[in-house]
Amino acid sequence: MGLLDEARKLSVYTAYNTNVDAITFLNGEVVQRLIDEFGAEAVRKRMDDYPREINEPLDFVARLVHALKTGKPMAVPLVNEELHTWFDSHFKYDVERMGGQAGIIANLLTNLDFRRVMVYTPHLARKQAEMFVDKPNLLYPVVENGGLTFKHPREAYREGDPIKVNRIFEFRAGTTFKLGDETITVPFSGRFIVSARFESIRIYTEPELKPFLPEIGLQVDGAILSGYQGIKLRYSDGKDANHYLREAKKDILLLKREKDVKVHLEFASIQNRELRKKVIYNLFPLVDSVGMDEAEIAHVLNALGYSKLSDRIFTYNRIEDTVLGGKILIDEMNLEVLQIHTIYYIMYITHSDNPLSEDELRSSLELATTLAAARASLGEIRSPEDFKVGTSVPYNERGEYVKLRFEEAKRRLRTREYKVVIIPTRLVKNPVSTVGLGDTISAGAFTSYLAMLKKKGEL
Ligand SMILES: Nc1ncnc2c1ncn2[C@@H]1O[C@H](COP(=O)(O)OP(=O)(O)O)[C@@H](O)[C@H]1O
Ligand SMILES: O=P(O)(O)OC[C@H]1O[C@](O)(CO)[C@@H](O)[C@@H]1O
Ligand SMILES: [Mg+2]
Repeated sequence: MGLLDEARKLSVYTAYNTNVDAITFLNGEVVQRLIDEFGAEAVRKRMDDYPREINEPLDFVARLVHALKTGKPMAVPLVNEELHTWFDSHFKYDVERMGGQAGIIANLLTNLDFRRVMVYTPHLARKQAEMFVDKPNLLYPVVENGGLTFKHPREAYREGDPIKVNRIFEFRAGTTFKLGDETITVPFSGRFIVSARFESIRIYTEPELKPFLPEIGLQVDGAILSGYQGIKLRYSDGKDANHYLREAKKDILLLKREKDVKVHLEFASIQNRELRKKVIYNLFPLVDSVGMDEAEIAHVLNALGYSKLSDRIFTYNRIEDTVLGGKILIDEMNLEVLQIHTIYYIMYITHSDNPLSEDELRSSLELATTLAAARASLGEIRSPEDFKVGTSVPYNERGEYVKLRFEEAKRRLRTREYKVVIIPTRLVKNPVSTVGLGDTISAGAFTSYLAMLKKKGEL
């Protein structure tokens, strides 16, 4: 508990994306009905087309079946607003919850009693504001009488702001259904996200707040930024991805202007390769830390041109390939630390001159997986005491295998210029839900990483 106590003394800024997660728990019958509605042949053909955004229901069914078949966590943009009625007519939502990396991480750190958690999101409708936990250490920056002040998000909402609803389809290992004469069994539990990508939702810091980012940077120990995957290549008002990425770069430089505050970028899947490349090349070189899951690192490497390595990681998820890919990423993007989370293990890669020892890095990962296991067990972390629930979740059954494969990989790969640390995950057999577990891992990892840097006078 010591390290979590250290981390909780920190103040953190997190931005940009929040949304309402409308969660449906899938079972075989529901999936079968979807396939039968369109016919297996049509579904299979659309799967081969591999639509990168959802324009019509068949795009959704095809990408969902593909995700279920691989058991990989996926997110696909929904670009046709009319489909809300189709989704509402086909699914009932078991639960509506805070969504978006910034929203999930803000609530998590607030519930862990971090000293101060500042959350900024450009759209703050009343319904969204009320999904933030009602605690005094959660602050939303507002500009009043030309000065920066803070309010609880529930006091700062704006009537008329758009509400963004993402549909989350939780799936569980073992679910079976038939695609024509093929019987499919879902290999791993996870989630499929239908991400609303509508004109009205933008990722930016509102102009009146922007000049105060250096002041915010001075007041926090670290910043966790995410949501860039929600930027569209172009908008009907003439703005485009380059406009928003130029502004996003300015935000990071403004946060760092008065103090080199550490910035973590939580990555999420970006289907469009052009946008994925823009986000990587524009933002990764400006941040200190990046977090992503095993599907996302494969897509990132693909965007960087390492298609064979990317395919190997996506297909086999072998540790030495992930380590190799991580080394490339940390080198080419000049990151201080890269954290990869996968179903069976989580990993840090840093340069060998990182101030933290491998043991310290390992303790940060241990805190991260324990936090995720607590959230997977409870559905939500409501207090620091909930952390203990995670400590009673056993490591996954491949834990020893993971360690063995890691030792082999270290011998095979030149890792002298790096610190590479891997630990098996504490995996909850029947998680309440899996959406947001990667956000939880990254928030736990990054804040405990900062706490140890601070203790060493390196922050
Ligand atoms: N049942 C589970 N119990 C504990 N940890 C889990 C479980 N399922 C997934 N995880 C962890 O959560 C991570 C999911 O990360 P990610 O796909 O980024 O989720 P999200 O983006 O929704 O937060 C996995 O890589 C794994 O480390
Ligand atoms: O990419 P978007 O639309 O911001 O959505 C982010 C999605 O990722 C999550 O934050 C999980 O990481 C979900 O809660 C949310 O639906
Ligand atoms: Mg994630």
